[in-house]
Amino acid sequence: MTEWTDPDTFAQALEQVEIKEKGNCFEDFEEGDVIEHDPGLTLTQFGNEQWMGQTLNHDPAYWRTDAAEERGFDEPPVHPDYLTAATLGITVEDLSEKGGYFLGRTDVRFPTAPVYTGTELHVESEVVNCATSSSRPNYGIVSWRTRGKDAETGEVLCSYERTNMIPRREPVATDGSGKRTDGGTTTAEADDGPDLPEEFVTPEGGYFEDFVDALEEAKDRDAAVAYRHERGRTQDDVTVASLPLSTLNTAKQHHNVDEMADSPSGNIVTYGDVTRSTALGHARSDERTWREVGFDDESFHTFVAVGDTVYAFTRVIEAENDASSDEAGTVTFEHIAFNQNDEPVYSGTRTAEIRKRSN
Ligand SMILES: C/C(=C\C(=O)SCCNC(=O)CCNC(=O)[C@H](O)C(C)(C)COP(=O)(O)OP(=O)(O)OC[C@H]1O[C@@H](n2cnc3c(N)ncnc32)[C@H](O)[C@@H]1OP(=O)(O)O)C(=O)O
Repeated sequence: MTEWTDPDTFAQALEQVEIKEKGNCFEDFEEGDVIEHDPGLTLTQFGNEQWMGQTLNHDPAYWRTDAAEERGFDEPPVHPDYLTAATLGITVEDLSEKGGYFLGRTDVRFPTAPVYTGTELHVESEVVNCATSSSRPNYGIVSWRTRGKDAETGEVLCSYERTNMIPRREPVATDGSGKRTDGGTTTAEADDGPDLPEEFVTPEGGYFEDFVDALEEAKDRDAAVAYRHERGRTQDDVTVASLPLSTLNTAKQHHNVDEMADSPSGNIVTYGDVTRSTALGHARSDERTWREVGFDDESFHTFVAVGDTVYAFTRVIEAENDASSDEAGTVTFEHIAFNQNDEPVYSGTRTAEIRKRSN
């Protein structure tokens, strides 16, 4: 009789059997395909608070009923970062579980806000672009438009376009040009040397007027409104493995040390949405956020792993008096997350309504 658990026998069996594969390769995606994602997730208070607590998003309006009501919410709502991460997490099994890199995302919007805990999320994605990678023969580059909906009403709660590198079943010849088509810079272009303004202006406080004043001070001078935030968050098992799994994100990059040992990072890496939410948490701790409006041009520049520390840098781009409430104005920021070696790991623009000083 076969002794299946005899180590030699078992090792040979493992060599000979087929693997029941998970996930899809580049060749499985075709522009126009619509994928209804099977996993669903109820946006719970526990999930929301766990996400916000671990990423240092401590805005009281998302934690305390009195602070929520004061900001015009019925109760503490689901945080937009948790909603975004959960919308993406649910898609990973179908879109990117095979591996590859989360490169970037744009047009992140929240058409129905606020969202309250207890809402069940149903997510669908449409393949909008499949491109050959000119630098990596083993990968293609796929973009999807994803919509996270209220499963009961069908209302879109979160929507965005995301781009990943996705492994090919068969490598293809590439032109090796490494030329980007998304407006980003290649390494060669970035090597021209720093081209920074002479002065940096820091807003005095976190109210809308402080950003307006700082932009006014920088105007007509060789100056930028830019500053760094003091807080940092070192990545641990909770942020790297637990948070993505809590959003049903099955990417092996975050929880399978064995598989990742031979990857470029050599280890499991932080979910892009954790890195980004942590940096945004640092930035929000230095401002009086009223509402989140949206995010564009998000890019993940390099890996973050257990032991790395995520810091944040902010540049203020513009401020407009218009907002959904008279109590706020609208500010556009560029946020850059960076690690303990001062390397950028994430960048993106964020539009948020920022509270005005009361008269
Ligand atoms: C969710 C989820 C997974 C995760 O969350 S993984 C964690 C978050 N993501 C990362 O940690 C990736 C960090 N990025 C990197 O390590 C490097 O960018 C990477 C992927 C190793 C590539 O770096 P390279 O310097 O080798 O290459 P390039 O910068 O030239 O880019 C390679 C090709 O990709 C194209 N590309 C880059 N960024 C974008 C973008 N934002 N949008 C569109 N395309 C982009 C670039 O143009 C290059 O194209 P080629 O045709 O020249 O190959 C999950 O599983 O979903």
